Amino acid sequence: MATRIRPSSKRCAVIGGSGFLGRHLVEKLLDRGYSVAVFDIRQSYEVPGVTFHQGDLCDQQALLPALKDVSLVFHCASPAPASDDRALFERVNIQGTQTVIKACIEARVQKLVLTSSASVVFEGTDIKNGREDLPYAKKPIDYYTQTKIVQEKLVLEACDKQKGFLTVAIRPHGIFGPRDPQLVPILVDTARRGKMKFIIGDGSNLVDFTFVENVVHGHILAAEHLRTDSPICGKPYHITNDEPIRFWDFMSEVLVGLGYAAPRYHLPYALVYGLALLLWLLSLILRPLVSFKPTFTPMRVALAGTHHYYSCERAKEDMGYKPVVSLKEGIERTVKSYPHLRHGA
Ligand SMILES: NC(=O)C1=CN([C@@H]2O[C@H](COP(=O)(O)OP(=O)(O)OC[C@H]3O[C@@H](n4cnc5c(N)ncnc54)[C@H](O)[C@@H]3O)[C@@H](O)[C@H]2O)C=CC1
Ligand SMILES: CC(C)CCC[C@@H](C)[C@H]1CC[C@H]2C3=C(CC[C@]12C)[C@@]1(C)CCC(=O)C[C@@H]1CC3
Repeated sequence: MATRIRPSSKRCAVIGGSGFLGRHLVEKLLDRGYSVAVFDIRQSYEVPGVTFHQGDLCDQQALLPALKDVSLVFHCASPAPASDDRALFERVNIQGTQTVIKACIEARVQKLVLTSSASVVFEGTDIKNGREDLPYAKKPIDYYTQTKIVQEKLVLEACDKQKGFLTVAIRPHGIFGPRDPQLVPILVDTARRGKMKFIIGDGSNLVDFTFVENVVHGHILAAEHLRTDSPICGKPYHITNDEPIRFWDFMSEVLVGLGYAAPRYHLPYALVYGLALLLWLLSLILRPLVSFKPTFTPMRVALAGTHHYYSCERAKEDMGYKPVVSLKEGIERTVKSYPHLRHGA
C-alpha cells in the first residue's frame, strides 16, 4: 500500500492566484519560504517556485491535483463585481465554493482561508466602525455581495475541529495597490471621459481603503494562527488599513497624483442614487436590444456616498494584526505603479 505523505505546512495552494490579490499573496508566501500551487481559470504570469494549475474551481477533479500534499489553501477567486452576472456569481461563489470545500476535505487539507468581503454586512446605508458581529445584509447591494454572504457562511460552517479541517474568513474592504484591475483603472477611465467632476453628497463620508499588502498580511497571519486551540476557527475578520478616509479625499489624492483634476461640484446623494437606479433598470430592460454599462451603478453610488468603515480590533486581539503599510505610502506606491494611466500618457 502506498504511504500517504503528510502534507508539509509550508506547502500551500492559492485558488485565484492569477488575480490582483492572489498574485500579491503568492509573492509574499514565496518570500516567507512557502512553496505554492496556483489554481486559476487563467494563467497571468510565471515565477519560479510556483506550479500553475489551470481550471475552473467548479470542477472538483480539476482542483484535486493542485491540492495534492497541500496543508493550507487560500480561496481568493471570484468573478469581478462589475460583471453583474447573477448566474456566474451563483455558479462560482456558491456552487464553486462548495466544490472547493469538498475537494479540500478529500485532499485532507487542514486549513482553508477564504477571502470574503466587508460588504457582506453593507446594505447601502452608513456603517461606522462596524464590528464582525453585525448581521449579514438582509438586502445586499448587488448579486456579487449576495453570493459572497452565502460563500462566507459555507466556509465558516465547514470548520470542524474534530475532523481537523479548520476555516477562517478574511473580510477586506476597498483593496487597492499596484496591478489592481478595478479601482484605479475605473476611476481614471471615468476621469478621462470627463465624469469625475462631481462629489456625491457633502463629501464627508468616511470609508476604508486597504492597501493590498495589508490584506495579504491579514491572510498569512490568519493561516499561521489557525490551529485547533485558536479563537479564530470558524470566524470572520475585518482587515483594513485602520485609517478611514473621506471617500472623496481618497479619490482626489489618486486623481491628482496621476495628474487629473479633483472632483469639485456637489450633487445630492438621493438624486444621483435615483438616476443610477433608473439607468440600471433601463439597461436591464433594453439588454436584449442594446448593451450598455452605466459607470454610476447604484452599488457604486452607495459606496461613494455613505460611511462604511470597519473595526479590525478582533484581528488585532486574536492574531496580532497591525497594518504594515500606511495609507499615505500605499497611495504613493499605487500612483507610481500606473505610469500608463497618468494624464497625457
Ligand atoms: N478588490 C476588492 O476591493 C475586494 C475584493 N474582495 C475579494 O477578494 C478576492 C480577490 O479579488 P481581486 O483580486 O480583486 O479579483 P481578481 O479578479 O483580480 O481575481 C480573481 C481571480 O479569480 C479567478 N477566477 C474567477 N473565476 C474563477 C473560476 N471559476 N475558477 C478559477 N478561478 C477563477 C480569476 O481568473 C482571477 O484571477 C475576491 O474573492 C473578491 O471577492 C473582497 C473585498 C474587496
Ligand atoms: C465612478 C466613481 C463614483 C467610483 C470609482 C471607484 C470605484 C470603482 C471603487 C470605489 C469603491 C470600490 C469598491 C469595490 C470595487 C471598486 C469601487 C466601487 C468593491 C465593490 C470590490 C469588491 C468588494 O468586495 C467590495 C468593494 C467595495 C469598494
